[in-house]
Amino acid sequence: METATYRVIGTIHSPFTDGDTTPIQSIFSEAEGTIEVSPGYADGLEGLDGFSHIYLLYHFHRVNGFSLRQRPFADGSKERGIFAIRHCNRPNPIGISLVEVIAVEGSTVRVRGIDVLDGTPLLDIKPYVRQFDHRDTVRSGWVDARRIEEMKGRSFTPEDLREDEESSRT
Ligand SMILES: C[S@@+](CC[C@H](N)C(=O)[O-])C[C@H]1O[C@@H](n2cnc3c(N)ncnc32)[C@H](O)[C@@H]1O
Repeated sequence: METATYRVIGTIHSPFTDGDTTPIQSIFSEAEGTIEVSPGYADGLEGLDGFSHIYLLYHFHRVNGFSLRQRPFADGSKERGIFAIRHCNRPNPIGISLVEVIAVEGSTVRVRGIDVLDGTPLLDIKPYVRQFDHRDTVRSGWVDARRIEEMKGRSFTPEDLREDEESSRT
């Protein structure tokens, strides 16, 4: 099977050390984080201070395995295909977050709206470009049936999942 390897270009620091209490998406997070870009890649930050928002691409380093069907955190009513949701247990555990830039200071980028664990390995940074990335008319599958207020918290907890597993065994 074909594989690809990537360079880790830095580390994402956040206030979160427990996955169960980390925001499920950056849109629901006011938390600030710092992106420490490794010295060998810091020159690539030139010009980034002109952008209000950036995409962070990173490795979900604390996941164990994957499943092609998962219940999304934002709607635990039903399992859905992993490529139709944003769950971290994916064949390639790559995450993406759109965050606001507070400041670029040397090899450090301070951001707001972080939804990842402290110490997450950074794979890439890309600027959010309204002219490239914005679409006026979109469909968002199962998410369209959910109200934004309902999705701020997790719709189920790890404890709920354990209870479901136990009851399906009995
Ligand atoms: C649902 S994922 C979505 C993240 C990202 N915005 C995306 O769409 O790819 C967010 C959750 O992933 C988990 N998570 C965050 N950082 C992680 C890491 N480094 N390793 C494992 N799980 C992580 C936390 O439970 C967090 O609430």
